Amino acid sequence: MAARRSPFMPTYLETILLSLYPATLILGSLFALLDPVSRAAPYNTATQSHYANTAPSYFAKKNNVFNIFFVKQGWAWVTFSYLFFLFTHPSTGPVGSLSVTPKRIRGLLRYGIVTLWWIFVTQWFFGPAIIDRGFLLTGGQCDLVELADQGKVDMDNTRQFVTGVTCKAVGGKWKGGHDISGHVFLLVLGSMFIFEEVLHVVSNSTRVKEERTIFMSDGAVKSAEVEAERAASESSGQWTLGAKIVLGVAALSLYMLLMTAAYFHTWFEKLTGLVVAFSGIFVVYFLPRAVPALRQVIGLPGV
Ligand SMILES: CCCCCCCCCCCCCCCC(=O)SCCNC(=O)CCNC(=O)[C@H](O)C(C)(C)COP(=O)(O)OP(=O)(O)OC[C@H]1O[C@@H](n2cnc3c(N)ncnc32)[C@H](O)[C@@H]1OP(=O)(O)O
Repeated sequence: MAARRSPFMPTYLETILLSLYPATLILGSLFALLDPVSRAAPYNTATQSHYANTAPSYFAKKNNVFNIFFVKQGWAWVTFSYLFFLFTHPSTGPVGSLSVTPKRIRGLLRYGIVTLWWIFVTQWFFGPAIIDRGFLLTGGQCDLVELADQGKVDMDNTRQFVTGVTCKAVGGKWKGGHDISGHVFLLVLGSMFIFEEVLHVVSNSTRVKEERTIFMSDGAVKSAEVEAERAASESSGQWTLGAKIVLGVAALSLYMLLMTAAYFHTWFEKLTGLVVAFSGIFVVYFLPRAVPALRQVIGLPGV
């Protein structure tokens, strides 16, 4: 009998998904390099974006509606669509009832950890968020020179603006350091979280049989199915409205990732956004396959 795959290794569908992200970033970045319209449009290297009045596409403008109502509120979209999926899918509990089953609790815990990672990286991390701390640690700061020249602000106050948001709010320029792409981070984390949660619906409703492997407490490697309840795996493949909506949110995230890759940020900013997002996904969806104690608390989707 062939040896089982290591629990740390992605399944077939996961491999496709994981490669989709770097492929999207490369495709978008190559488009920016090769598209004559984008090349001809002036680019502001300080803000890593095109100027609104000469932007090469609607999606190259910061105020496009998809950016303002979707990405800038991205976690709210992920939250509501996931909760709707979790509380209406038959594999997690009775349909049409908001009863809190062990599977729903474990789904909420996985969502909670991924959300905590989003909060730490983009909103707050015992003070400034990780993105802002990284920016300051790599030599960045809030540049208030122009405002100081106009006598509107005292340059000695520079250090008090320790987040990109507060700096931009007073009219300063957030420059000099490495700015992990918040858009890439959010779009990858949110959509990969959704795909990991819904993958069992896809694999149980099609012929693509996915085998996630896990380490048992005695060290043996087995299929995750050994811990699944039979009734649950049968209902797992149902395409509910919640499953379609949540996948729609993930699909739009992928499209916005492509637009972000084409019109914003440096290669390195995109790469760090991707790596930081993947690290959160690894802890919630891959580590539990190898650590039975963690698996007992947060579970595996669909099991
Ligand atoms: C066991 C454990 C239990 C744990 C238990 C605890 C659990 C704890 C649960 C609590 C429960 C909470 C529940 C949450 C409930 C909600 O869901 S509230 C959520 C509502 N809020 C959100 O969703 C906010 C989401 N947004 C964000 O996080 C940030 O805005 C983002 C998306 C990361 C982006 O940040 P950003 O500053 O725009 O950064 P970046 O990508 O670097 O972009 C730089 C510039 O390029 C522009 N740009 C980049 N790409 C693009 C593009 N594609 N198009 C246009 N412009 C672009 C940006 O607009 C930006 O321009 P400026 O605005 O600075 O001028």
